[in-house]
Amino acid sequence: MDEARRDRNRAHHGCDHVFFIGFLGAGKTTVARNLGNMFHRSFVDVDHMVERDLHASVARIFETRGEQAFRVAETRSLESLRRRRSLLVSCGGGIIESERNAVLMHEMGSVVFLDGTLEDSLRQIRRPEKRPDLGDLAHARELYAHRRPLYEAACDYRVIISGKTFEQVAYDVGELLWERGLL
Ligand SMILES: Nc1ncnc2c1ncn2[C@@H]1O[C@H](COP(=O)(O)OP(=O)(O)OP(=O)(O)O)[C@@H](O)[C@H]1O
Ligand SMILES: O=C(O)C1=C[C@@H](O)[C@@H](O)[C@H](O)C1
Ligand SMILES: [Mg+2]
Repeated sequence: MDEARRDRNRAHHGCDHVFFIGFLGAGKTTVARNLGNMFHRSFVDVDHMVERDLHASVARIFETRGEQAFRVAETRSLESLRRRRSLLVSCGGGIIESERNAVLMHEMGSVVFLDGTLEDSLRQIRRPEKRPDLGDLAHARELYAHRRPLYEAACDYRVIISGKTFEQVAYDVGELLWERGLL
């Protein structure tokens, strides 16, 4: 085994987090919170970590400092999870825009992709004004088409969310992780 791979495995065993990725509004935050409550596992949300770090809402950070500043803080938040153990981690929809983030997640644990259509996301998002980067429908479609292969490439497991309630998704993900000894 080469050195990089040995290091990756060692870090993975120590951290053991489960990361939830997927398009905006797929239900990452809700599922991590539901599973955390069901299985008594601590959960954190990377968007909330960034908000605490920069003392502003995601929308405000985008507005005043720009997306790049948000992305830098997002990676910093992810890196800080090396010091923690066995968390359920809901990520922002754009976490896979950076290759470094994908590497970090794999070093620290397993990655679950909540896979739905763009329509699933748009239906679920209650307050679109809080999603500054979604834009109009044409932009949302472009973003979705660009990102879907990135989510697929970055994940260890994929769970279809279409046609399911948030509770069903939590149940399906819980079963999958439980069977693999990850919960
Ligand atoms: N049980 C529920 N029933 C119906 N709608 C819900 C439920 N739980 C959450 N929602 C709504 O679904 C939307 C998406 O949920 P959530 O915030 O968990 O998605 P997300 O993938 O974390 O989104 P983001 O990428 O923006 O962080 C939210 O706008 C929320 O208001
Ligand atoms: O899809 C995205 O690029 C984002 C999704 C949100 O969760 C936030 O992380 C932020 O609004 C960026
Ligand atoms: Mg979220």
